[in-house]
Amino acid sequence: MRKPLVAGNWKMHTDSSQAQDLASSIVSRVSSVTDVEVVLCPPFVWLERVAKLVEETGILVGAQDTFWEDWGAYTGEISPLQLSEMCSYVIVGHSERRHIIGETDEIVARKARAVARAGMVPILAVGELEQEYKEGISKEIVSNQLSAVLADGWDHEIVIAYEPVWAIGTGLAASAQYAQDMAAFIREQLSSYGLNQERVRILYGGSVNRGNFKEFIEQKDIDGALVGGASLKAEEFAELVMMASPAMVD
Ligand SMILES: O=C(CO)COP(=O)(O)O
Repeated sequence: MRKPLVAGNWKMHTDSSQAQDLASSIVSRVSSVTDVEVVLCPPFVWLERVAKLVEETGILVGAQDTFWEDWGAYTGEISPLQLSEMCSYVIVGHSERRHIIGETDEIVARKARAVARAGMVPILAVGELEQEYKEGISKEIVSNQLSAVLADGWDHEIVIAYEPVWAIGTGLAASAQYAQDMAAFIREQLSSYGLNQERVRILYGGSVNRGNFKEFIEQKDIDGALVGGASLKAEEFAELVMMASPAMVD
């Protein structure tokens, strides 16, 4: 069985004391839950602080991005090897990086490979824009985004986060049925690249909150969530973790 995973993407939020308070509050609420993998992805500058706070709690830390080279003259960039001292996961290909910063599929693929090479697990974010959704080409878009990373062969652990861009930060989550349909499609694609698709965890992301998460986590092919806004509220984030826990649902 795939272990559920609930990851909080804090994006560019929190000052140092907010980051400290948020992480401590999450630790006190969820460290007794052992059947859900909980991953906190704070901004780079608070990674070390959050990593210390969650030490020995079972909660893991992830970065929101990385550079693709290990070392060198790359002013302002952060190496996957530097991150690997404190992170277990790295988000790559988030839509805000694809569409605001202009990252291409090729860049995302390099980053994913660099994360795996450094011994961490990429959380590969994929998803279509609103216009693409309206045109009915969501599967084609997601298939291209997956292919860029996986088509040359992939033999590391990977997590896929399906985040339709139109659902991110809008309060308008996809329907659970639509998300399940896309997750099932992603699983099919994974198997076409020779991955043991039964093992790969697929998360849904986009306006997940305490009111809608239960429906998502009940879907056969959805193993958790990549949470933005609701991950900044310790109480709500902890509730999401509880909802994902098989022991607490039984
Ligand atoms: O982008 C997201 C997580 O990476 C989702 O953000 P929201 O949960 O705020 O919609």
